[in-house]
Amino acid sequence: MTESSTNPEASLHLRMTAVVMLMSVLVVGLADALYIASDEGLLRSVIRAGLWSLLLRDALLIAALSIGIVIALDRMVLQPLRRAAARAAAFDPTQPPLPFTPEADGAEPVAELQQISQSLVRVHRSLWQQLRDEQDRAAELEREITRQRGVLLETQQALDGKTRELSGMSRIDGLTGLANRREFDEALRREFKRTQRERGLLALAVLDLDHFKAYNDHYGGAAGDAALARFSQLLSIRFKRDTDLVARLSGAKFVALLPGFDVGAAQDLLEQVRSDLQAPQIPHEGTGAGALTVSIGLACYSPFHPYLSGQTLMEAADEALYIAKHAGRDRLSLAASGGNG
Ligand SMILES: Nc1nc2c(ncn2[C@@H]2O[C@H](COP(=O)(O)OP(=O)(O)OP(=O)(O)O)[C@@H](O)[C@H]2O)c(=O)[nH]1
Repeated sequence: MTESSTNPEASLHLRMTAVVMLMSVLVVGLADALYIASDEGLLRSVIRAGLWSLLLRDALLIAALSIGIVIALDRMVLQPLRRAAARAAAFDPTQPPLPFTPEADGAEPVAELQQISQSLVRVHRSLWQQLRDEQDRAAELEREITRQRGVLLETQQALDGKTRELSGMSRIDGLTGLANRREFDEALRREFKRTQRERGLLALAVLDLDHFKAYNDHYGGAAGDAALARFSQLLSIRFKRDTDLVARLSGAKFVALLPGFDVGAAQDLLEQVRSDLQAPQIPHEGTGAGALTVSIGLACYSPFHPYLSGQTLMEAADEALYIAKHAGRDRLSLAASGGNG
């Protein structure tokens, strides 16, 4: 690889000089030929003086002409072109633009190149301004997002608080309108303590509709819902004292908490509920009775048959219900005795 091929600037100069020299040779040669041919006397004197002196003079003329043209072209075109190219190469819209400055060496650039350089500076300035505007907008958006995130977080926390509050407040069973398990658990604790303290009576009955799955399967879920609501009404009609509490525990399982009831009174009332169903209040073709029936487990607290806690009273009623179910359903079963014997 030659030096000129590795140095593009030198190669350009070399080629430019060659072209200029070739053109000069052509121009000077043509001018000489025309000049000599126009005058026969001149032609003779040239032949006399010898061709060599003419060629020497032409060579000197060509060399001087070529050097002059190359220097002029380099200063007027090549150098400004190189500076414009360097500016274009260094063009970076993410960096602030530098003001347009004429060349420090006082060289007079070609007007078109000067215009290109000025246009480049203008484009740079405009792009730089757009970039600054976009950056400002992005920063503003980021601040807005941070603010909105804060608002969202606060809303979420408020919502969580409300949800907790609401679930704490929810004490009603949505389907039947009766008290739910949470309300019943609190009432049982409260009433049991009061009964213990006052050495009073407290009856607790657990009621479970029989074969309710079959009822659902036969009549459908909506009819099942309606049956649960109807049974709830029957319970509310029978247990209507201020102190009575009827709740839905789950599925088809209900509970009645009856302060002041002894075994006999509770039993009578619960048997009425059972016969209400047999009326039939809620027909059920799938059973022998032709209606929905209920099994009941009853446990009663009294000073003579005390239980240790509301929970043990509940367990006793549950156990009695289990016995009623296994004894054939549609019946009431009484818990054997108090929890502490
Ligand atoms: N329609 C309706 N069905 C419910 C609801 N909640 C629970 N169930 C259904 O009630 C049925 C309760 O069945 P279980 O008490 O387990 O059994 P069962 O068929 O009643 O039989 P036994 O209790 O042994 O007599 C299940 O099939 C539940 O899917 C409800 O809100 N609506």
